[in-house]
Amino acid sequence: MTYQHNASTRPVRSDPPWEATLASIDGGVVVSCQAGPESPLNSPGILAALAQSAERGGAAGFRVDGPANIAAIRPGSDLPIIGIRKRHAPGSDVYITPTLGDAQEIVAAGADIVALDGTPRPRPGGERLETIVERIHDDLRVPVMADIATGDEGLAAHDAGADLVATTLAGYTTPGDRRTGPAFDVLDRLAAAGARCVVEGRIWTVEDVRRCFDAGAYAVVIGSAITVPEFITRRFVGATRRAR
Ligand SMILES: CC(=O)N[C@H](C=O)[C@@H](O)[C@H](O)[C@H](O)COP(=O)(O)O
Repeated sequence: MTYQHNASTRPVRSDPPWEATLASIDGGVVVSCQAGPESPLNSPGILAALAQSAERGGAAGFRVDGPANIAAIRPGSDLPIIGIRKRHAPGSDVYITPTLGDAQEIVAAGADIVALDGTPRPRPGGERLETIVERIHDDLRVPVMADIATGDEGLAAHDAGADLVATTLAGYTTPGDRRTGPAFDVLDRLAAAGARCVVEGRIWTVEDVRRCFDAGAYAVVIGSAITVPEFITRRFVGATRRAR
């Protein structure tokens, strides 16, 4: 069933103190500085160097996984850090900042924005998205970016009070939802509803970025195409005769 968007359920906050933080990524390229557990780049110092390089290139902010990496990047930059904590909790498929406790840890480490799973999938401990968003606002005093997979999920997260909705999980939660590029369809739906939509996932070209902003994206987040040399190399190698 299609989600019935009902903006009147969205908590009303007049001029929240974090509007300046959100404004600083408005129209910008946020660079995701992450490295998987097996990556040779998986070290706080290396990720901090990647972030500083991205700032020199004009990044509007960073997306960073884990308190140690956030704490390593924080002293070297005043740009906003969108913090996440990837963690597989038993009995739940939710793995991007699954609990309020995870959000508290990444804000304590220096994150300016909390990104979390904004899908309706059951969360560990039975926590609810709208409650976590409310506590992050009231207790931690930072804005929330909800990572979602579909337009319906984005609208529901927006109505639950998320300040930003991001297409991060499009193509990753449903086996049949195979995607090769950015989730422009999700962006179109969320932008039309007046949500601040961040396009994240599979952005590889400047044309992708232009198309996002032409369609009303609030910001874009780019990871692999900037900070994962392994994938960048593989893409070029894939175009050689040797790769055939
Ligand atoms: C699905 C999921 O867990 N995405 C993660 C979210 O933090 C990261 O692994 C991605 O690299 C990030 O979203 C940026 O996307 P891309 O690397 O495609 O530019």
